[in-house]
Amino acid sequence: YCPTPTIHFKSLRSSLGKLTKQESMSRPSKLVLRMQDKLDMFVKEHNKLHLESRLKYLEQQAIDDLILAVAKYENPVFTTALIAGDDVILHILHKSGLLPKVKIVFIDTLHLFPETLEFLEKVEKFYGFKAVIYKAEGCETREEFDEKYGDDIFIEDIETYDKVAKVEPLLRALRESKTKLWINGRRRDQGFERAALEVWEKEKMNPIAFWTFEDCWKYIEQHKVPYHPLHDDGYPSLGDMHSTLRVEKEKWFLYGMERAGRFQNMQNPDGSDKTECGIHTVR
Ligand SMILES: Nc1ncnc2c1ncn2[C@@H]1O[C@H](COP(=O)(O)OS(=O)(=O)O)[C@@H](OP(=O)(O)O)[C@H]1O
Repeated sequence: YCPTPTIHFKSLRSSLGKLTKQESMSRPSKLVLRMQDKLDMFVKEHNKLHLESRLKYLEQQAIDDLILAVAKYENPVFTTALIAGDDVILHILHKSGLLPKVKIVFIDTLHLFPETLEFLEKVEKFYGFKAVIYKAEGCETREEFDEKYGDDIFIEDIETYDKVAKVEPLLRALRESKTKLWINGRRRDQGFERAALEVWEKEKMNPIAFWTFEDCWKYIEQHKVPYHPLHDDGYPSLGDMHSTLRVEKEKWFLYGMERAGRFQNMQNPDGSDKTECGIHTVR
């Protein structure tokens, strides 16, 4: 969908005009230096065009798949953690007129950054929707959660924490929605666990599976998509306060680094490093 440019030596040479004798005698020749400049300009322009057509193609693919999702499945649900990729999906749902046909679910783990809930209100107003919020069974506030499970359960027993704060509310959300299709924003470039992800999975779909993290940010920039304010504070991904760290900006777009700040110092029961809470494997 985006051809490689062919830069002909002759046309490049002729676009430079005549060189003086002195210029063509100098070492390295002025001709070579000017051709290098011209080539750099061509490459820059080509990259811009390539990115534009790539984003158009990716956007169209996501729209087509979401249209199919809404046509084929009753009560589709989009669960959003309000991170960059999710912002892209919200924007595309809105742009394609599909937003009213999809139930937007947000899980308030009661351990989130306060900015996350403020941002939820902001996007709700911006796009004109209301997310359905789910929390741990029987808990409305952090105090109620701490009383029921202990205030350091996420340190003492991360498996139980994930189950009660994330997995159970998500299962409840899907069950109550009577849905056969769960839309989410997972992508191949988020790490090896997701490297073979497809757009369509059994009862799940990942409309931006083939987008890179950089594509998401270029798209956000190009379409002025609202995004979580803490991304500007150094967090490429956001979840609970206790499992989210900043990552140096230079590393954000390296393979798998988007999630490098998540679940630091947390381990699975088998001793391996924790990189996911398991919320996406509930189905
Ligand atoms: N708080 C909250 N509310 C609603 N939905 C949520 C939430 N956290 C995670 N999710 C959904 O689960 C998808 C996978 O999440 P993750 O494995 O990245 O979660 S976690 O990082 O392990 O916490 C995740 O994928 P994305 O859409 O890419 O965010 C969401 O669809």
